[in-house]
Amino acid sequence: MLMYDVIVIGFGKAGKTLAAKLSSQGKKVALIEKSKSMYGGTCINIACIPTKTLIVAAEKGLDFEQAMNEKNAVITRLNGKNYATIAGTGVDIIDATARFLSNKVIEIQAGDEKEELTAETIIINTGAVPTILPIPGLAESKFAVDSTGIQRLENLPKRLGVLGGGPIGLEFAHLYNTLGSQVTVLDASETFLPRIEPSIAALAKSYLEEDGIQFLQGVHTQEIKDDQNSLTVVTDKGDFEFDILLYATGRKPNTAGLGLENTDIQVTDRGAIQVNRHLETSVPGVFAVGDVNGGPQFTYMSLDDFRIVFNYLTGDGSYNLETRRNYATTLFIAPPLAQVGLTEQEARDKGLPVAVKELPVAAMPRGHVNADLRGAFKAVVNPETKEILGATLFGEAAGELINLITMAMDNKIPYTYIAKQIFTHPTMAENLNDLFAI
Ligand SMILES: Cc1cc2nc3c(=O)[nH]c(=O)nc-3n(C[C@H](O)[C@H](O)[C@H](O)COP(=O)(O)OP(=O)(O)OC[C@H]3O[C@@H](n4cnc5c(N)ncnc54)[C@H](O)[C@@H]3O)c2cc1C
Ligand SMILES: NC(=O)c1ccc[n+]([C@@H]2O[C@H](COP(=O)([O-])OP(=O)(O)OC[C@H]3O[C@@H](n4cnc5c(N)ncnc54)[C@H](O)[C@@H]3O)[C@@H](O)[C@H]2O)c1
Repeated sequence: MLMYDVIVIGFGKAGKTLAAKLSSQGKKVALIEKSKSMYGGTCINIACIPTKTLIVAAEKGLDFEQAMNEKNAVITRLNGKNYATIAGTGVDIIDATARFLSNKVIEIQAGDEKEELTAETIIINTGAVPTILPIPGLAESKFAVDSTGIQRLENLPKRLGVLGGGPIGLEFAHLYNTLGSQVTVLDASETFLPRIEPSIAALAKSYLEEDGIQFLQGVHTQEIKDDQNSLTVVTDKGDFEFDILLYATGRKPNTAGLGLENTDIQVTDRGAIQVNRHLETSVPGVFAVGDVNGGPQFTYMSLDDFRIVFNYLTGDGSYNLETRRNYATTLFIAPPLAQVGLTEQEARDKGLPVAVKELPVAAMPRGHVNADLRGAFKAVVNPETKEILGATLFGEAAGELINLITMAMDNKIPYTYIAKQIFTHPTMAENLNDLFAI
């Protein structure tokens, strides 16, 4: 049995950061990753980085093949860099699949070879996998792909169907529409982007439609039927024929094959590994970080999970899920759509005093400089305490600017300060003066 101080299962954001930090503090650390093509984790290889590289390439006017080549070059570079950086801190990177034999014993398997490892501290960072809904014909279809499959297509589909109107569905809809596919989004939700400010969600939908994407909301898919070179999606709103169908109906914590049944680690009703506020599982010394613990599925939340576990293992545990503050989201369509905190309705539902302001990008000097007048910013504030309750930014640079607002919210900077802050000109940021002049 190989003895370690710390074993990390999975090369995700939290796991690799913990591995590197603890190793550089003198701990003997093993990081087990089942696939060399996943060094650096999901984000680097099959998620955030390749998808945003593809979107930027398509928006620059590159064609399908050029965009794919650009994406492949970026992931090859970052995959290698991730391996070298983590290995350089002294972590033993083990190419194998891990599973628990008991609370603190891990079996690793590579081909026919098996070995056992043990450590007092074990970090589970195995991510999430696409949900395959039990729609007859979906799992068997030759033309239905998930978010990884659609990044590996060899040809641009003429007609792309997208099942699901969440971030994965919408970002790929925008990408493939920009590359030249005819895109149709079939979303089960009656409401487009139900968690976004309704006025801004409506604007976003109208732009995507102007760009040529077709949307059907409240669709119930009954069956997928493969034809010779295409597939038909049978729904309660009619039949749709596509060359390729992307299914993007959510991602579930990846616990299959981990051998949790051999341990006392508890799993929630929704299949996530149950954790306390320090992200420790029901087995002391075993932690679950990133998508596998059922928290918000973003790379930056996995990084924040690292901060929580690191603070618990090496500090006083004062930073934990209960002291975590605000986090924003950005949907990478054109223009990008970013949100933090509460929407107007959510703030009213909480019974808070509410004042709001909405500012169109057409009223922003930088919008004219950019020759892109699409979008609007909306702020929700408490006029009594002067706190910012939430903001939705839809426009160029929204994904950057939202982080300023998160910083203000975390530090309780009153919106009246931002209304008078000195900003550089002409920038998108300067419009926060007007936005917060409420
Ligand atoms: C298409 C797409 C686009 C996205 N875009 C964004 C975005 O723009 N911004 C953002 O913040 N988030 C985005 N996300 C979400 C983000 O990718 C995830 O939240 C994040 O990568 C989760 O990281 P993690 O730390 O949970 O682990 P992961 O990075 O998922 O790592 C888990 C690792 O564990 C390995 N593994 C699994 N089981 C085993 C085992 N038994 N033994 C050994 N190794 C194992 C896997 O191979 C994998 O490398 C996107 C997701 C997708 C799918
Ligand atoms: N820019 C980003 O930060 C980014 C980008 C991509 C993914 N992500 C992360 O990945 C997660 C997973 O993304 P996702 O889009 O797969 O999941 P999601 O859960 O966010 O959205 C799923 C969508 O599928 C729809 N749906 C459910 N069942 C359906 C059915 N039977 N037919 C048609 N539609 C159906 C839902 O209405 C919803 O619109 C996100 O929640 C996010 O955390 C983040």
